Amino acid sequence: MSATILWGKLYAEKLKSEARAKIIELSEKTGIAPGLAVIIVGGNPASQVYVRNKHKTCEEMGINSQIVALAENTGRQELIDNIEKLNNDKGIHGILLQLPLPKGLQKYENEFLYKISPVKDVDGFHPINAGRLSIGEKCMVPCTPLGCIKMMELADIPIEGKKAVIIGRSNIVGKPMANLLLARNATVTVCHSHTADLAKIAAEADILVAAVGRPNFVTADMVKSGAVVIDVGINRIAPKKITGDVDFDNVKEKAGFITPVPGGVGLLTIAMLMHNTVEAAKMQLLP
Ligand SMILES: Nc1nc(=O)c2c([nH]1)NC[C@@H]1CN(c3ccc(C(=O)N[C@@H](CCC(=O)O)C(=O)O)cc3)C=[N+]21
Ligand SMILES: [Mg+2]
Repeated sequence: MSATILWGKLYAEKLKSEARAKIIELSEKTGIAPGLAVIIVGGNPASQVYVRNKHKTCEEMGINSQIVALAENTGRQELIDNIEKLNNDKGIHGILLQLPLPKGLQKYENEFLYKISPVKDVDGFHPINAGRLSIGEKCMVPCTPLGCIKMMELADIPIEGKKAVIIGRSNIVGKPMANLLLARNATVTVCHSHTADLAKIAAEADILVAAVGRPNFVTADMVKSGAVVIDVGINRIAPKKITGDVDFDNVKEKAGFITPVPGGVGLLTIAMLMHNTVEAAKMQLLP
């Protein structure tokens, strides 16, 4: 039997309309709209598309969007100054530093990310937010893993007691995903490049999350019949064509649920950025 395809658009629309309702409520209470600043350094074409999409979505939502476009050769201190200016800007409630940074700045990436005020950290990358997530405290949660969880919840996919296997241990996806699944009482295994018998472990998963960054990494033999397969991969195979980490055509014949790429969890990522921006604004504006 063929898997149910979890189309992101449907879920993203629902989550954006929830955020929109909160924006209306906030503006009735305070007269203020949430503000999101996205900093983009240099001319990475994929980043430019993402930033434009975020800006468009903000406009649809009634979020004030400010794009701070800095030159490829921006210096370390200049970027820090820009972050600090936004930290102190009362009209800005969320700050996102678009990654990847240009080569010359990459070695300072964590320094920049940690300069963003934790209350404005809509990516959830600040150690305060990562730490709070790991101990189950209220915090800003990274948008991609949060979107995956919201999608499963909206699709009525049970998590409690399930075996979840995550392939990938990044701070952006793998680790926060593990914490979110653990908090929902899944039994979580995190696999990575040093994992022995990865295919065997993956094949035991009720919920399999692929966040590897390699096209067709997850093949049908690595998937249990009826499993939920969440594909977080974004692999650019042509200037305007992306594909995930899962061999979709074959895996969809075996899985119970599967997310496509494009059209899957990527759309939820943007919806969750809107959600986090609204939550950040509420934290900063409401007593
Ligand atoms: N500080 C930071 N935070 C991020 O959250 C962040 C980032 N940097 N750098 C790049 C990645 C990537 N990312 C995506 C957002 C939306 C889609 C998305 O909307 N995807 C659609 C369309 C994709 C397409 O066709 O190109 C889809 O999957 O259907 C994908 C990927 C956020 N990122
Ligand atoms: Mg394929």
